[in-house]
Amino acid sequence: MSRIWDISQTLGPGLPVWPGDTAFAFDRSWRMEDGSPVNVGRMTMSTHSGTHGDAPLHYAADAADIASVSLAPYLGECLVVDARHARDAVRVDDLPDLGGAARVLLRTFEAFPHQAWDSGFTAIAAETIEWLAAQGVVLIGTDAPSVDPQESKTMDAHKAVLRNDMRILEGLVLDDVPPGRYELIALPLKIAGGDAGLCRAILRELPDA
Ligand SMILES: Nc1ccccc1C(=O)C[C@H](N)C(=O)O
Ligand SMILES: [Zn+2]
Ligand SMILES: [Zn+2]
Repeated sequence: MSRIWDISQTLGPGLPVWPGDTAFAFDRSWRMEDGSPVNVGRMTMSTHSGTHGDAPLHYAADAADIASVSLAPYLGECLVVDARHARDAVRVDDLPDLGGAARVLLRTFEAFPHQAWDSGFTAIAAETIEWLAAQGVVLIGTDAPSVDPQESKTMDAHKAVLRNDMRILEGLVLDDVPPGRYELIALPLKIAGGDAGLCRAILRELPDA
């Protein structure tokens, strides 16, 4: 049985969310202890909380929602890169030879901030996105909550992703994943009109590993 790494955040009370965004909430609307034959929960959350995939609609008003995008970018071989040495943003010089990888996942946190929001996260420079696209990368993933800096108004990295029709995963948890090649499985929820989709993201050992 090939090894699996769960690279998803756990959704629960106190989940750190983008400043000012919707807090995560979960409760039970049907309870067995109240005589219901089943327990049924309900959730309130931002589309960009936890581990998620951005839809082009998030950064382009007339672009595809998450229910419309192809699933192909979210499934397949990927390269996990340790980019913890990067400073404010990941630059091309921070990256190793990609060996032709079509999906690149960047670890920027020393330890993923599960308990508190970290505004000082490492973004990805727009030039790096352009370089990755030129290398044939179709999906860029990061453990950061955004590919742009928190205070960005120009969204340069997201616009570079749009120009190159790439896909984005944000909020990955890569602390326990050694750099290297894996199979990525991270399918965003099919939300009509969704600007992002929550993912249960995993990595699976490649057969020839
Ligand atoms: N919740 C937000 C509210 C307002 C502005 C940004 C966010 C984000 O979460 C960033 C997003 N994940 C992004 O794709 O960059
Ligand atoms: Zn997002
Ligand atoms: Zn984003």
